[in-house]
Amino acid sequence: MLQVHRVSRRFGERRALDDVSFTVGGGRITGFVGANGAGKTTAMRIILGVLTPDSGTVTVDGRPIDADDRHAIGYMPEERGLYPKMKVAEQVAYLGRLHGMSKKAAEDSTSRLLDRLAIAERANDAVETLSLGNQQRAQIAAALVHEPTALVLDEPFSGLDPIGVETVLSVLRDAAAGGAPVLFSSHQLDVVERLCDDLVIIADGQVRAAGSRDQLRAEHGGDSWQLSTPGDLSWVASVSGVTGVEAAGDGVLFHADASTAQNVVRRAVEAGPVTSFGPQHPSLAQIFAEVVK
Ligand SMILES: Nc1ncnc2c1ncn2[C@@H]1O[C@H](COP(=O)(O)OP(=O)(O)OP(=O)(O)O)[C@@H](O)[C@H]1O
Repeated sequence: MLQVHRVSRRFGERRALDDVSFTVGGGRITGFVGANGAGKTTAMRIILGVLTPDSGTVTVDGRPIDADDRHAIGYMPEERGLYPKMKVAEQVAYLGRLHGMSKKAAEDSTSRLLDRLAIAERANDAVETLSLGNQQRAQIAAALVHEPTALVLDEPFSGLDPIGVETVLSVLRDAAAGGAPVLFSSHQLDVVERLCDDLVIIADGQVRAAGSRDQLRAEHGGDSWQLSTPGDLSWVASVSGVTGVEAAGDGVLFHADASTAQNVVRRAVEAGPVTSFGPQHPSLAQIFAEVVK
């Protein structure tokens, strides 16, 4: 488990991080979401020790993170670090060796990853000859080659086509399934929503919401409900306490407190069969808009 505890960092007058705390649980994928300049890269650099915080701590399993822990993290920095002229496989294996792997282990891990990331046929090509999306896949291989104990990835999905997103996603899921804490930043809220177990939403250097995806969706659901019946539902808008009625599929969405919603369902059941009813959970984009405003 990686834990960022009360971390603050200024650059001159600008407060990039202000008392930021969050946890990246072992075996869980945590999405780090925020607008440009919100502080994601700064937080990741502090975890990796590339930057020092003005105050606050980073811990691993409850003790202060040290150089060995950091060495074992798979890090994909914002500034991508592969040598453009070097061959993909050579470079990935070289990075594995820098992490102390034997030649054979580094080469085996490289070929496994290039295979998984569907760039094996480019293994002997120079990085600069790959498309941006394939260079991105090579970057993922570089971050994972040494079988890291934790992953910290700055925008790993940027520049990937939908197949690339799925491919990288499944590699990250496997890493998490092996018990590693996985933290990644992204602007692609739909990807984050699908991939993450947990979320940290940051704005202006402050954590605005954090927790499991399901918990955040439940907390920010407000009092929205979805009701579907084969019959007419135009009466719902006239029920006292019901607001914001909109048509949705073969039913309606509406706002109401829980007891009013129960009254609506009772009335719907009296009028005929109800095909579905339940709380309407907001999308991550809606939660994001709500917490950063
Ligand atoms: N080395 C630096 N010197 C001065 N200001 C910096 C430095 N690094 C970051 N900042 C400032 O700190 C704030 C947070 O930046 P950071 O790069 O952490 O945001 P981010 O959430 O990663 O943004 P993006 O999504 O655009 O990558 C920004 O206002 C940025 O301009």
